[in-house]
Amino acid sequence: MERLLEHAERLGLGPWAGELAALIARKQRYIAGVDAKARRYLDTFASLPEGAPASVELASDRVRIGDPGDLDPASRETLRAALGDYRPWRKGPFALFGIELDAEWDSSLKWNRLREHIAPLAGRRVLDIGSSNGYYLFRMAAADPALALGIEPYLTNWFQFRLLQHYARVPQVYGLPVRFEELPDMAGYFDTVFSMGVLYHRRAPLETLAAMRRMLRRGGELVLETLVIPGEGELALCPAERYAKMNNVYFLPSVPCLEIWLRRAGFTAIRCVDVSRTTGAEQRKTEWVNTETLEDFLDPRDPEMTIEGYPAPRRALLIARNPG
Ligand SMILES: Nc1ncnc2c1ncn2[C@@H]1O[C@H](C[S@+](CC[C@H]([NH3+])C(=O)[O-])CC(=O)[O-])[C@@H](O)[C@H]1O
Repeated sequence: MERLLEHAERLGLGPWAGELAALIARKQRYIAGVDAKARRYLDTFASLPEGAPASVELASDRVRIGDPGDLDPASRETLRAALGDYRPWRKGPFALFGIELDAEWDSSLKWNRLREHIAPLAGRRVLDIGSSNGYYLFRMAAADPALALGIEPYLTNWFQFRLLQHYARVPQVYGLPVRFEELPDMAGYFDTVFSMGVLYHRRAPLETLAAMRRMLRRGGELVLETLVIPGEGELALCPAERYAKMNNVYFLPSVPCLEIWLRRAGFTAIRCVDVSRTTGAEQRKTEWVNTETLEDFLDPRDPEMTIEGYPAPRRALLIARNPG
């Protein structure tokens, strides 16, 4: 976290450095003091073995940090226990000093669906909202952005990121354990904003889209991925209680409805580049996941429906521009 402030000048964060410093100090106090799970995570972090990877490979589907030979066997076992303490691993896959972390989601599939469609990230300032353990931040870093900043409020995910970056030390990559709403108003700062898997968690999606647009410079790009419903009607589903057992899902639009939301939030050049049904190849249980997964969320008699009777998860990927 502090690294971001150390580099504030180079990163052009000057106008927001004070607010970011206050936010970071607040989060540090919270993590160290209030939250029992976070204190355990801190203890686990302190137990991590020393080690420096001889090489890091960010451009492959499995992000590889070091090789088995970079760490002695006893240290590898200590590391494996730490990784176990930080379960569930939702996003991946990673290989950390030869330990293969097959996460619940094979996130390479989404990255490969979008990579050809986005503006090249070289030299850009990128914000990833809901960055989880940073899988996409690491993949972005392979394209040499000026900055890849992830924000992820859920501490288990953020500690996973912290652990991975502790070893990977990718210079452009930073992560803060904060919600989007907590970030200072960094109007016009970012060249690309990623919002993947987050919009359906928002109660006021149009306002969230407008807030994302504010963060973009004129001509900047939004990469939006969210759950959608099938059909051409300009309609959105609002689940009565839960959707796929999640109690924090508010709106699932059709693709035409999502395009209208983007237009009404001020975006132009709106393109839907992919719609995919989520399958068991993309989201499944692995040894690093100690919770339910996709197959538990679907109707056992009809996999086209969720357990609540809604259309099964499908996700659309849209790209849009901030005209300024
Ligand atoms: N207000 C918020 N601000 C920032 N993050 C949030 C907020 N609310 C929830 N999150 C975080 O957004 C992430 C949503 S997962 C997508 C991960 C990745 N992007 C992916 O596309 O695989 C959902 C999925 O599995 O698709 C979680 O890590 C939340 O903690």
